[in-house]
Amino acid sequence: MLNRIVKPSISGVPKAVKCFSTTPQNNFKVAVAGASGGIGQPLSLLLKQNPLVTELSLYDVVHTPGVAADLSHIETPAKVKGYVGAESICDAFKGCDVVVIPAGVPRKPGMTRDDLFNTNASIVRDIAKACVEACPKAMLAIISNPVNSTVPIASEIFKKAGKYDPKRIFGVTTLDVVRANTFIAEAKCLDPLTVKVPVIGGHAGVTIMPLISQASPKVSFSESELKALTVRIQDAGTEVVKAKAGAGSATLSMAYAGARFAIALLRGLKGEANVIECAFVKSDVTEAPYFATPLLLGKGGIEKNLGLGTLSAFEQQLLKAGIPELIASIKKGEQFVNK
Ligand SMILES: NC(=O)c1ccc[n+]([C@@H]2O[C@H](COP(=O)([O-])OP(=O)(O)OC[C@H]3O[C@@H](n4cnc5c(N)ncnc54)[C@H](O)[C@@H]3O)[C@@H](O)[C@H]2O)c1
Ligand SMILES: O=C(O)C[C@H](O)C(=O)O
Repeated sequence: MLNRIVKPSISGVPKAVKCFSTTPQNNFKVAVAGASGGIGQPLSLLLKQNPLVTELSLYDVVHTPGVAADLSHIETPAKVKGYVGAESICDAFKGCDVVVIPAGVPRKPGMTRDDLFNTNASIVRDIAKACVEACPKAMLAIISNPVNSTVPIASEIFKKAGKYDPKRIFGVTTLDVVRANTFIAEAKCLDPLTVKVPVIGGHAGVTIMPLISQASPKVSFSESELKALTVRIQDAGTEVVKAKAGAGSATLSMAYAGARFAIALLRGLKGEANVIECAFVKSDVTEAPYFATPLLLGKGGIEKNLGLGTLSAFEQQLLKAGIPELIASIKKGEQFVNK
């Protein structure tokens, strides 16, 4: 397939300066919705650097022409285009393989993620409606909080339109995994790149359930250390919110985690074997109708839900403690669309 590097249209400068071939399997269009924000900008930068991305569509209600012009000067193949305002949303999403959604407001100190519901629920609903129209087969990677409710919201929008495929809608919980890997590596003096810890459940407080008993390499902690580590992973978002003192929540680590997850989706789409990431998805592994577990990703999105594995007694308690809040947040999202 032909691809073009397009330079900004400055008068007298030829537009297409080089043509080259890419295979269809390495030729993906990705959109970022909320691309001008604290997460959106560094996330877009990371995606621009990935060779699997050949078109990068930046959508926001402000500033995307500037962000797109800036990124378009980077010497990588992805063609970058900015779309600003609701009237351009379908053009932005048309033909997308993956839509990553960090649109919406972040927390300030003292707020819970659920306190963002009133603002972010309608933002995610409207973006999901545009996806139904413009790219119903795209993989959706939802970052906007509260993830435990925004994923059910997007899913209900797809159901209403008769376009729902539960294998293609994901709540991004990768940052919980990234944090668990980092904190455990720090505690055990390990290379963080070698540590892998599944984190299951949801993405808020007690619904975040790290499975340290399943860490690779195997690690052991006393009961009190295990408790302290688990609480730190559960409260890590709040740790950043407090440190930023009113200037928002995690953006750079989230951009890293969001790019890692979006690229995992592309690697799956491309047919790469053994691509595994945790994410919050429609699920029947517990009584909660959505639940994060490790997933095998493939050409159709979720190829296989890898489930809970064997939980320690401590982790069974975490599961018991987190499920009621998770079910309530899911219900709240579903009712928002179906009221
Ligand atoms: N899932 C996670 O692990 C995780 C981690 C960090 C942050 N978050 C969440 O991500 C969201 C974004 O955080 P941020 O720090 O980037 O916030 P931000 O305020 O810096 O950026 C949000 C962007 O969304 C845009 N936006 C607002 N309404 C929009 C709409 N209707 N359509 C498109 N874009 C719209 C804004 O213009 C802004 O550019 C928050 O809800 C935050 O809680 C989730
Ligand atoms: O904590 C937040 O509000 C943002 C995000 O969910 C996080 O975990 O960093």
